[in-house]
Amino acid sequence: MKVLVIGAGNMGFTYAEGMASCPLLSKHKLRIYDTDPKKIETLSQDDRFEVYHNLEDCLPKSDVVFVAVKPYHSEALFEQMKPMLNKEQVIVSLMAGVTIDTIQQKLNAKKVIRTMPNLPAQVGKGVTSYTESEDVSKVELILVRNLLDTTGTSIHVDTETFIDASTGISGSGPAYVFYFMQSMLEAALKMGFSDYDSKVLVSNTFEGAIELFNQSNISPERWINKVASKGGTTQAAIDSMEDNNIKELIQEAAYAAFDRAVELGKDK
Ligand SMILES: NC(=O)C1=CN([C@@H]2O[C@H](COP(=O)(O)OP(=O)(O)OC[C@H]3O[C@@H](n4cnc5c(N)ncnc54)[C@H](O)[C@@H]3O)[C@@H](O)[C@H]2O)C=CC1
Ligand SMILES: O=C(O)[C@@H]1CCC=N1
Repeated sequence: MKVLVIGAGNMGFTYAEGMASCPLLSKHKLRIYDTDPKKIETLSQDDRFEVYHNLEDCLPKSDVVFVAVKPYHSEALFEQMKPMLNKEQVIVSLMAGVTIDTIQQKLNAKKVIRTMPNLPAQVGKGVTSYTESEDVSKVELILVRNLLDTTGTSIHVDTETFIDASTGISGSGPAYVFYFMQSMLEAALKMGFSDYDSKVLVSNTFEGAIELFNQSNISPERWINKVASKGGTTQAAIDSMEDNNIKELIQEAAYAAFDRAVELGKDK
C-alpha cells in the first residue's frame, strides 16, 4: 500500500512520522509532498520517507492520500489534484472545517475520510475523531484507523457535526490547556519563583493531576473536592473562578471553536 501525505507541517509531518513505523507500510516508504523547498530539502535527508516536489510524480499511484494543508490552501490544491485522481483512492482530510461534500465535489472523489486530529500526536498521545463517506469500505476504514492510531488513539463518529464538535474539544483543546498553563506560569513568576521553578511547579501539577484522573474512575469535580478543604486555600481559588464564571467562559470558548469549524465549512 502506498500512502502519501500532502503538507508536511505540524500535523502532516506528525502523521508521517507516526505512520512511517506502521507495519502496513513495510513494502513502500511513506510518501511526502510539500510545496516548501526548504522542507523538501530537510525531509529528503530522512530515509524514512520518499519526498516529492511534484504532485504528478506521487499522487496518481498512491492508494491513500492524507491532506494536511491549511483550509485556505485547499482550494488551489484540490484544483491541482483533481485531474490526477482515480475513484479508488481514499482521501483522508486532516483539515478543520472542510466538509466531505466539498472534498468530493472539488476532487470528483468518492472515498473520503474526514478526521480531526490534535497536536499531542507528536508524542504518540493524540486523539483523532473520524467519519467517512458512503463509498469507503469497512476494510478501508479499518486500514485508515490503523494508520491514525500510530499517533495515539481514535474515535469513530457518525456525523460530521461531531467532527466540528471535536474540533472545539480535542482539536483546539491543547491550546486551552496551554493557555491555562501559561496563566499559572505567569502567576508563579509574579509570586517570585524563578523561570525554572515555575516550570517545574506548573508542569508537574498538570502531569500529576492528569495521572490521578486517568488512574481512577473519579470525575474532575470529585477530585476537586479531594484537594479542597472546607474554608481552605483551594476553596478560595475555586470560589474566585466560580465568581468569575470561568467554567462558562471555557465552554463558550469551546463552542466558539466548534462554530468556527462549521463556518469554515460554509466558506467553501
Ligand atoms: N496544528 C494543529 O494543532 C492542528 C491542525 N489541524 C489541521 O491540519 C492542517 C494543517 O495544519 P498545520 O499542520 O498546523 O499547518 P502547517 O502550516 O504547519 O503545515 C501546512 C503545510 O502545508 C504545506 N502546503 C501549503 N500549501 C500546499 C500545497 N498546495 N501542496 C502541498 N503542501 C502545501 C506548507 O508548506 C506546510 O508545510 C490544517 O488544515 C488544520 O486545520 C487539525 C487539528 C490540529
Ligand atoms: O486552529 C485551527 O484551525 C486548527 C484546527 C484545530 C487545531 N488547529
